[in-house]
Amino acid sequence: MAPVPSLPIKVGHIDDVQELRKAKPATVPERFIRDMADRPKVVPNLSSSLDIPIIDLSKLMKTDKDEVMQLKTASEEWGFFQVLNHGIDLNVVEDIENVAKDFFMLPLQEKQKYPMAPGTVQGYGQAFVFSENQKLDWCNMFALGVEPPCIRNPKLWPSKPVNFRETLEIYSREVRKLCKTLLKYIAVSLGLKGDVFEEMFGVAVQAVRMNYYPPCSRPDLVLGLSPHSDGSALTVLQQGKDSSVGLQILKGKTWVPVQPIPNALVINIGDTLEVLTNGKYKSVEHRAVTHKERDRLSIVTFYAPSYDIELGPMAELVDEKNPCRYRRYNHGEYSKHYVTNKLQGKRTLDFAKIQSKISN
Ligand SMILES: COC(=O)C(/C=C/C1=C(C)CCCC1(C)C)=C/O[C@H]1C=C(C)C(=O)O1
Ligand SMILES: O=C(O)CCC(=O)C(=O)O
Ligand SMILES: [Fe+2]
Repeated sequence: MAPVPSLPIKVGHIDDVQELRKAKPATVPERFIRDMADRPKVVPNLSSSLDIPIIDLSKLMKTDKDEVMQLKTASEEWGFFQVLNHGIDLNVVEDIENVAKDFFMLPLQEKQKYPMAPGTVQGYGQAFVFSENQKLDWCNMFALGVEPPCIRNPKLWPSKPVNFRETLEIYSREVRKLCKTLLKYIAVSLGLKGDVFEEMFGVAVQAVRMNYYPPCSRPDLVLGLSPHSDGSALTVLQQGKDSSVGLQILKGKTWVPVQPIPNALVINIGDTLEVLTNGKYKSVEHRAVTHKERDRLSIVTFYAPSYDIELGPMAELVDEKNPCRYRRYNHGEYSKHYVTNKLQGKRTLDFAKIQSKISN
């Protein structure tokens, strides 16, 4: 089942943030200004002991016990890690960044040939806007379904830049391999058979979202991307080479910035793995903030099971000490639920939570 909206949605006028930036207003339009409690604190992004864990995939692939243990700790305590030696050719990584940048730098009229219709998630625009009074993110998005072919909308695959389609195909093939490898070691780290997720997922769904955050004159008032957790099983996030720091993850009550590491990819556990592991591995809330002078690009791949599969916590991870925290559901239904609700922290996962007196 493909996730599609069923009701017409009124979202009002959505300004294109790159065009707003070009006009360089000293003030930011009201619709982008966050309520006090949601505004980001602008602090220097210094490296600290709170940096997210780093995993070396080349060590994992030798089933290095320490590295598997690091992966387990990262998935349990952070839900995020950066992966080094990920095996994707650096030219492929560079090429996707270049085509993404080239796409966002096209004239608005060209980009608007691929519009994201209100309430849908593919194309150019702002996703997850469902009402006229909803706050907007300081971000332009371009999102496409990639695999399986039935989720593609070929009309939204741009003809400019000319190498966009081919580059995305190559990149997606490589990222798909990486996701399969990571899922294998995630399974091993849980004491499960390496192929458990691959067997379970069927033909996995893969989508890519390119996020472009222009500089903003008031980074203290706006958000680049609203707090959310990802609906995927795994997410692979590539931060543009010369981008400003912008991704932040919620650790306890603190928003921790993710310092870009050259040639590393950021990986995060999505809601689907949280459910499958009965909450042992966490899908962590994150957001993006903007910068006064610098822009930022991120290229994000969502990797998830086939829409057909039924899922719930795996029996091996449920026992007396760890009672079942999520109900069983169809992943297609969850995808539909995810894409038809605004980004609101971890609230989307309430869909699956078994409400208990002990808070989850
Ligand atoms: C803007 O899009 C998203 O943020 C997004 C959507 C992904 C998708 C497409 C662009 C095409 C159709 C498939 C899919 C819904 C995956 C986020 O994806 C998350 C949400 C779910 C659920 C998921 O699996 O990844
Ligand atoms: O741009 C970023 O770093 C965050 C992107 C993100 O979280 C997403 O696209 O889901
Ligand atoms: Fe995300």
